[in-house]
Amino acid sequence: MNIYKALTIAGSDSGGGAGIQADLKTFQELGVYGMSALTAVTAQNTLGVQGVYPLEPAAVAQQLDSVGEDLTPDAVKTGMLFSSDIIRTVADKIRQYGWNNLVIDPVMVAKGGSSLLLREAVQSLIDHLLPLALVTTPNIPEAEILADMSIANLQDCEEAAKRIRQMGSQSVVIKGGHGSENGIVTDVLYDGREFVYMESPRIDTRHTHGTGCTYSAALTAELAKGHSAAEAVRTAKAFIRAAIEDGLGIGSGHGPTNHFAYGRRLRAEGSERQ
Ligand SMILES: Nc1ncnc2c1ncn2[C@@H]1O[C@H](COP(=O)(O)OP(=O)(O)O)[C@@H](O)[C@H]1O
Ligand SMILES: Cc1ncc(COP(=O)(O)O)c(N)n1
Repeated sequence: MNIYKALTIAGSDSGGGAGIQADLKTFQELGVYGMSALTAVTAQNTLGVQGVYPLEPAAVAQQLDSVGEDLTPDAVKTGMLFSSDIIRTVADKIRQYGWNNLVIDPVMVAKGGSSLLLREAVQSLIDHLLPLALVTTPNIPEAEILADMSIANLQDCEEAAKRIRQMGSQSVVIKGGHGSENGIVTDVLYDGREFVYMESPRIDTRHTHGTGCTYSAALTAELAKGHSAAEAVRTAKAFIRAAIEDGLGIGSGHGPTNHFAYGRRLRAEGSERQ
């Protein structure tokens, strides 16, 4: 049996809805063996972020060496990286181990407003990490910062995607969760040749904590299995749509998505057909 393996380089969310925890749950649900290198520990729940404790860059490097020298991930993703020092360390190790199947989720701010990336680190992300990416997955506010422009409609999304691609990422997906056009959420994929729009109805819920992490982890899992970026973004969209639609309703603030939902639906469809 061939085991596909994916590595997430990200922060820990004690509440379990975002960060490393969302990534590992998503890898598991999609049948991919998950590995992790922590960049920071956050004290966090559905009400917000109560504390952020970045790790020493040497601790991040050592985790990456432990994985890189032994386990050979089929795909890698980054999430919360917090500082320029951590970004440079991560970029060096990604180059050293030749991890080309790389998804960069340029996490900057948690939904409640707490900063997960120091302002001074944005340029390091652009200079050191984006040139290594197979796919970069900003949400609209992150795309505005990276592309240095405001985004009000899908034409602006296309322009921002072009600018971010010029920074070296082979493909860019601008996730549409923060936009709003007639009740439709549109993610825009640009691979340098064409724009692909992935639309779904906007689900009216406050339980969207960790949507971006979960989406980019699903994308990474599908890349690990050998699917193309165009195929992987479709599965990722279906995964996050099910996870938001079947929200768990836990916690008294912005609750997590349902990482079980996509797999449960597939299994239910399979048993109906039998
Ligand atoms: N309310 C919603 N209804 C349907 N899809 C959503 C909703 N919010 C986010 N999504 C989807 O979740 C994924 C993550 O998007 P987004 O929330 O913009 O990222 P982030 O968590 O990084 O801010 C995208 O595929 C987006 O289309
Ligand atoms: C450790 C960590 N990483 C990433 C996010 C972003 O998730 P979201 O923007 O969906 O709340 C988060 N809240 N915590």
